[in-house]
Order: sequence, then structure tokens, then C-alpha cells
Amino acid sequence: MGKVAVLGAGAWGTALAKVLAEKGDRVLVWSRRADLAEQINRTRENGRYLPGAHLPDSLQATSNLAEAIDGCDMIVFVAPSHATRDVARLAAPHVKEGMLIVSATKGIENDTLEFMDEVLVHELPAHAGPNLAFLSGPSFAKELAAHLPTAVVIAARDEAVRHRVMQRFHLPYLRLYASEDVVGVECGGALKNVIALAAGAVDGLGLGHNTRAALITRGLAEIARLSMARGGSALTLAGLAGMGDLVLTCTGELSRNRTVGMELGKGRKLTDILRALGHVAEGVRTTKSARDLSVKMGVDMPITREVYNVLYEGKSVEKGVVDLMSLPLGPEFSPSSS
Ligand SMILES: NC(=O)C1=CN([C@@H]2O[C@H](COP(=O)(O)OP(=O)(O)OC[C@H]3O[C@@H](n4cnc5c(N)ncnc54)[C@H](O)[C@@H]3O)[C@@H](O)[C@H]2O)C=CC1
Ligand SMILES: O=C(CO)COP(=O)(O)O
Repeated sequence: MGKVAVLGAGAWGTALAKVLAEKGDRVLVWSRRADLAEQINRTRENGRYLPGAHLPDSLQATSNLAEAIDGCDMIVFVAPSHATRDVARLAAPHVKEGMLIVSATKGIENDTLEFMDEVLVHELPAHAGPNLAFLSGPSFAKELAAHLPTAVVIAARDEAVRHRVMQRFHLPYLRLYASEDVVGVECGGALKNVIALAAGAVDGLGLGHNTRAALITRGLAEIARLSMARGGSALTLAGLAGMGDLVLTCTGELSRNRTVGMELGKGRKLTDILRALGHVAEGVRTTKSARDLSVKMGVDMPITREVYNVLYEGKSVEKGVVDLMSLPLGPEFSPSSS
């Protein structure tokens, strides 16, 4: 077994580090906050981000990035998407040839409109390309940490890398499937959070199951349109990183994005909701990126557009629903229809 650096000590970084430690790796979790690293080592628990999950002794935390990466054979990037570029820049001088690089982050950067694949290739040009893999799919940190059976996708362009990464994470309670469609897997993971905001909002408004099912299905259609325009495969979105994660996040009580949407639907202010959440809700920033990307690429994404209008333009959720229901009628399946 090897040594792994997990860069990000939030709920997901901690849950994945726990998996790898249980598999037999020596794991160093990097936290930018020294007090959190110290607390994890002292109490064997991440009380701030994943309370209640006991962490094995083979998992240690550090706020020293060089120490985390030194001598490891795999690095897992799992900071929020807006921090990934900075973390990659800090990590770059310490990354050595042959280290596997896995991203478990779901999001699209604002301004550059880059997915994590592009961010990591740009910041780690000598290392990220062939050794880069993506972990995505329906997986709440709390449930994985409790060993509830979970299945996710490992996407990588290189077949040997897919295989090696799958073996590293495989445990009786965690099943992995391989995909070569990095674009599709990343699109599914990032964009489901936007649709989960919408699904939460209509639930918060008290609308019914019909509305939620329509949003999930039409949400998948617009995720597929953007993904295919970027070169992804439509089939990927019928899988765990598409439909699987979309259903989980749009219906699961544990979803932070759905929770933010619910509170918006009940009429609370975004700033107040995010302050109380205490975790990242990736969909909030990714909505802006996805909307900008849809405009730039000429891809129709009406639900994303309405979520953007609610989050950033002060539109009411009620008016967003009315406008979606008033879109021109057309075929269910077409590369451009809404
Ligand atoms: N929590 C979950 O169940 C899952 C989360 N993810 C994804 O994993 C990523 C991380 O999410 P969580 O760990 O759940 O978030 P979290 O909100 O639980 O924790 C965020 C972590 O990032 C750190 N952080 C924030 N800004 C930073 C910066 N500028 N530099 C370095 N570290 C910074 C925080 O200190 C904290 O440790 C997100 O992209 C999320 O979508 C994916 C699957 C499941
Ligand atoms: O990505 C996730 C589950 O697969 C977590 O979703 P939330 O960030 O909405 O909690």
C-alpha cells in the first residue's frame, strides 16, 4: 500500500481520506487551517465538517502542504472548485513525476469557465495530463463514512490510470465504475448542483412531485446539451455521474445545494442561507459559470438561466417557474430545444 495526500479537509476530503486509510494506505489530509489539523489528530474526528465519523490512526492531518505531498504516490484534490487553482499552485513545486492525481471536486471556475480538468492541466502541466482521474457520482460524505453501499465513477483518459485508481478506492462498501469520458463525468457532477438548487426551490415553494420530476428530467436534458457541445457522451449522463448524482442531489435531504434552494423557495435571502450552511454549496458559483458558458457556446439552458436570475438578478422563484412553464412548445429531444 502507498501514501496518499488528500488536499482539502472538508466533509468530502475527510470521507475519502477515511476510505483510503481503511483500504490500507497511509493518508495525510491537508487542511489550510492548522487548528483543524490539530483537532483531527487529537480527537480522531473532523468535528467541524464530518462529525461522528471515527478516523483510523493511519489517517493524519497537517497544515503543511509539502509534508502532505512528500513521498506520496497519489494526490486527491478535494477543495471547493473556487480554491482548486490556488491549491494546485501551492502543490505544484512538490508534485513528482508518476504521482496519480485524482480530482473529487465538482464545479466550474468563475471567470475562466474552466472545469477542474482544465484547471489542473494548466496548473500542473508536467504531471496532470496522463495521470489525471476524476471521481464523481452519487455520494454523500456522511453516508460513505457510515459505510452505506455507494457506487461512483472513475473517469480518466488513460486506461491504466482508471484501473489503478479504481483499485485504490475499492472496498466492500464502495464500488467503482470506469469511464473514459472525463468531459461528461465532470459536466454531470458540476451541473447537477445547479439543478438541485432549482429542485430545492420548487420544494421550498411547496410545489409537487410533478414539478420536481419535470425539473430533474429537463435538467438532465440541458446538462446533456452542454456536455455534448463540449465533446462529452450522452450515455455518460444516463449513468452514476449524470442521472445518479442528479437524482441524489435533487431529492436527498443531505444535499447542501438542495437545502440552499429550499430556503430560497421559502423566501430567505441567499447571504443569510449561505452563512448558516457552514459548508460549500458549489451550485451557487457554478450557476454563474454554467450560465456564462451556455451563452458563450450558444447552448440553451433555461433552468440554469432561471436559477442564475434568482441568485444573481433578484428574480423571484415564483416568476422563474412561470417563465419556464411559458417557454415555446417543441420536441422533447432535440440538440437545441428547451
Ligand atoms: N460533501 C459531499 O458529500 C460531497 C462533496 N463533493 C465535492 O467535494 C468538494 C469539497 O466539498 P466538501 O468537502 O463537502 O466541502 P465542505 O464545505 O465540507 O469543506 C470545504 C473545505 O474546503 C476548505 N477550503 C475552503 N476554501 C479553501 C481555500 N481557499 N483553500 C483551501 N481550502 C479551502 C475548507 O476549509 C474546508 O475544509 C466540492 O466540490 C463538493 O461539491 C463531492 C461529492 C460529495
Ligand atoms: O455531490 C454531492 C453528492 O454526490 C453532494 O451534494 P451537495 O454538495 O449538494 O451536498
